[in-house]
This record gives sequence, structure tokens and C-alpha cells, in this order.
Amino acid sequence: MRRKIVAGNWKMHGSKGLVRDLVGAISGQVGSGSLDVVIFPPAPYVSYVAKMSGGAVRLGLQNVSEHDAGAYTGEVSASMARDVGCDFVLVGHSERRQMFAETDDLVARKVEKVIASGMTAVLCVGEVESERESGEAEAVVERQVRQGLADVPTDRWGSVVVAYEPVWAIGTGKTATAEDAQAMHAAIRRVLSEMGAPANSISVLYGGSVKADNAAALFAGPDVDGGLVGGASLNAEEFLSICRCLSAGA
Ligand SMILES: O=C(CO)COP(=O)(O)O
Repeated sequence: MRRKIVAGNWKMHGSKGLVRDLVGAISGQVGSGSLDVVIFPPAPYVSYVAKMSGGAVRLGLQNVSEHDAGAYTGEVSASMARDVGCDFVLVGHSERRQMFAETDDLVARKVEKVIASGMTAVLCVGEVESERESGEAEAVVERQVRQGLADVPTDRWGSVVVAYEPVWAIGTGKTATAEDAQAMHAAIRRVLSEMGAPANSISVLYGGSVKADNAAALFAGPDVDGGLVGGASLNAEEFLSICRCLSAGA
């Protein structure tokens, strides 16, 4: 059975006040059953989210360094993330690929560090609009999956989650159709299987303008195991509604 996951990527938003209000509001409502709820707050708030949630949600970082330790001012290592209670790390989010010039090669090195530190790497993949329009979407995503996960040890596939986030759908209010999302998720699973991974046990999440009113349709695909939610994860009611769409369909 694949884990069902709803993850909230807060990006560079939040405050202690938001943690108190939002995590306080959702913690009593989640944390049981087969659904994993994961919060990716900005790094300084991880411990506070842990404290306020009382263990009801799982924690992740939005990024880590490809280095173990040393003179890398401003960076945070995978072992530090683990040390403060993270179980997950986003790797290769399109905002990091686009604004911080992260290549597939760098992404692969980060995936390796995350897994070696005992956490799950959530590899983010997705095409830009021109790539979808020119019919290259699947080839782009296939390359990102193959290169990003190239160095996963054969016995560590259980520490991998893939998030398909079409770049043109992020923060735009546009989403892939449920059919297109399902088709891409099935393609990702085929690639994972060709790579020798136990593809049927790897969760593949959809991200890109997931909201309470479209989540049920997007999550209906048999290869869609949950969502990676940006903007809507900053509102407790909206985020809880999205979580309910998945637990209702589980
Ligand atoms: O980038 C995302 C999650 O990682 C998606 O963001 P939005 O849900 O705001 O479109």
C-alpha cells in the first residue's frame, strides 16, 4: 500500500503567530489513519511547528545543502534537518531550479544526502508551459526523475516520494486536468519501474494550485497519492478540506 500524503509547502511565508493559529487549528483534526500530513515551514519555524502540533503532523525542510558541514554560510545540512525532527525534505522544487539555478545533477546530490541522513526525499519535477505546449512535458519529467534519482541505493527506494508540479500551474490558479495529472503520474511510475524501483509502493503527489474545490478531482486518479500544496496550505480550513478529500477517497 502506498502512503497517502498531503503536504503543505509554506515557501517563504509564516510567523510564530501563523504557526500558533494554523498548526493549532489543524492538529486536532489530523494525525490518525492512513494519511500523512506533512508541513514544510521555513527552517526557523520547524521546532515551533513540532511543539505546537504535538506530533500530529510530520515535518520537513524545503531545501538542504548538498554538503555535510563546513564553511557554507547560510546553508543547512540534511543531518541538521534530521536532528531537529524532520522526516522529509523537498528537493528540486521548480522555484529552486529556476531562481537558484539548481541542476538535475545538484538535485541528485541533495537527494543522496537526504536519504543518507535517514529522511525521505520528495523529488519535485515538472515541465514549464512552453514544454507542455510543444509536447515535451513527459520527456522533461522523465529526465528529471531519471537524473534526480540516479544515485538512490537499491535498498532505499522506500525513502523516495515524487511530486509532479507542472511549473505553469504553481501559484497561477491553473491546474493540470485530472486526466493529464493521472497520465503524468502513470508515466512517472513507469519510469521508476524501468529504473528498478518498486514503483507501486512509491507515493507520487500532485502540486500546482491545489485548492479545496479541485482536490477531490485531482486526487481521484489511481496513480495520484496526494498533494503538495502551496498557497492553500496557509489557510487552516482550506488545508483541512484538502486533507479530507484524500482521506475520504482512501
Ligand atoms: O509549489 C507548490 C507546492 O510546492 C504549489 O504552490 P501553489 O499551491 O501555491 O500553486
